[in-house]
Amino acid sequence: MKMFTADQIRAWDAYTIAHEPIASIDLMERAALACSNWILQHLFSKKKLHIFCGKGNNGGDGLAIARLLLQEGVSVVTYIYETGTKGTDDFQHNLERLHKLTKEIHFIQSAEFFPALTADDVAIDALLGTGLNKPIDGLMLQLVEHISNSPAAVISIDIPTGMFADKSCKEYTCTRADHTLNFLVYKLCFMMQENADWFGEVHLLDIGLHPTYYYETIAFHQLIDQEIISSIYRKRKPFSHKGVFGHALIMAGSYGKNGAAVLSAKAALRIGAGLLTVHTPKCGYTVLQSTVPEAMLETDVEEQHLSTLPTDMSRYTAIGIGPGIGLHEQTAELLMNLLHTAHQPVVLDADALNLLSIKKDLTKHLHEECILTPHPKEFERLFGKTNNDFERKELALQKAEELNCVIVLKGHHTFIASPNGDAWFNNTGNAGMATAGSGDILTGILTGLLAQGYNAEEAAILGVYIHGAAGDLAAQQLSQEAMMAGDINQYIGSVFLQL
Ligand SMILES: NC(=O)C1=CN([C@@H]2O[C@H](COP(=O)(O)OP(=O)(O)OC[C@H]3O[C@@H](n4cnc5c(N)ncnc54)[C@H](O)[C@@H]3O)[C@@H](O)[C@H]2O)[C@H](O)CC1
Ligand SMILES: [K+]
Repeated sequence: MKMFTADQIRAWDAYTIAHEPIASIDLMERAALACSNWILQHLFSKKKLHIFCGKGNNGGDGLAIARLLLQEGVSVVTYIYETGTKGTDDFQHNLERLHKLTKEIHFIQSAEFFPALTADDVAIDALLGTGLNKPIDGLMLQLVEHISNSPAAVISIDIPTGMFADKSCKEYTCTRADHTLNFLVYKLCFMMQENADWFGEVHLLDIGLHPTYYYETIAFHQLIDQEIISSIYRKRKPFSHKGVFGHALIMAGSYGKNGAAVLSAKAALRIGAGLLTVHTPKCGYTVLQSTVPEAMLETDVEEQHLSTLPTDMSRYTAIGIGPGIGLHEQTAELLMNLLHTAHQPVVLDADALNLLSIKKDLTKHLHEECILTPHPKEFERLFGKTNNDFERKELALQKAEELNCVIVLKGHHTFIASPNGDAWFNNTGNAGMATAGSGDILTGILTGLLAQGYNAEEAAILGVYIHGAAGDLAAQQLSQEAMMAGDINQYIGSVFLQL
């Protein structure tokens, strides 16, 4: 699914108005109808609704929603934030229509006009939408804080007031919404962890904008959805043999951290690698051979850490290195040798990334079939501090292009940056996956997909999606609290059955 900027959404509005064609007031009516239907379906209409409107089209939406709900017999009081200026044409038009229906329209000129809001009320935030042009302050800020700090349920129309669609508002205040009714496609702001407390649960409402604009307009970001997954995932042909599905090499483990090697090895097999070899220090021999009998094992010359490359590297079609390998000097040497010699796709995770942070000149050996999978802390060690999630996303894109490799910036929502500038957000996964070993599973999944011949971009998109979807199934069955990383492996098959 394409994600559009506020400007692109405005252009989409204009395109629809011109090409459907439809009058802008009727487009607003469609938006308002979608919102009022949602409110009725989710029984918020059983409470007393307080609709707060600015004088832009977001406010116009609010006035139309008030009218539609009043016509359904819902108890509605409307408040208009008084700016002393006229509203937009569509705002004024809806104000006239609402006046014919109710006297309960109040203008807010100071804090004394703020209504008391109780737990039996619902506050609808239609103050500001994508027309926000500066952080909110003054009376608007006071009103937003009054709404957010009240015991009432809060529903923001299109976007929480005070939130910018395409840049950070981390230093500012926005409406703290329980639900955000967002039109059509996800805005960038809804992908950012720093905004999560403000937008609450985001619901996409279709308001029937013109499909031609959607298909003809290039999006800077995409949200991974079934359409994208179906375009990447390749079903198996009946007459396939295991050689067709590649030979993955997982280089992982060190004394006390051999479990990471077990988790990533199992994930590489679960995701469908034809053959798997695990290269681990001698201390990992017994645990690997007994817990992952399907994998071949090569032990390092060292007892407790990795120091040497496997004997014949040419056998492998993809390599994953990092889970539990530690930061020993000889392991750093090994990573250097690997990056100097491997022509295969390589996934670098965990301590392999931390070693890259220490020996940054190694990054020049990365290539477009490499995938880095940093979590935010590893990302910061590698590429430096950023002030907010938007900056970090941009830095990931810049570094993916500079290093000519794919960067998977883990989090909720995981962000994938391609060297060619393409970018995806992933919407699967849950807080239960913030558990030891979850990253090891992803490394195995990515390595296993690369081994089967998916390119780095495809493997990253498909792998992150499956990893999160398997985690969602694990959470549903086991709860987010009780699930463990190893459980994610158990549900990979169920995800495949749904593809
Ligand atoms: N396709 C769609 O998504 C549709 C969206 N609709 C709604 O239209 C708004 C955008 O409307 P717009 O008039 O452009 O902007 P706003 O309503 O957000 O109001 C801007 C208005 O407010 C002033 N303003 C800006 N920043 C501030 C501030 N910090 N403090 C005070 N005032 C501020 C600014 O000067 C403008 O006058 C969108 O969000 C949807 O809700 C359509 O209704 C249907 C299609
Ligand atoms: K709003």
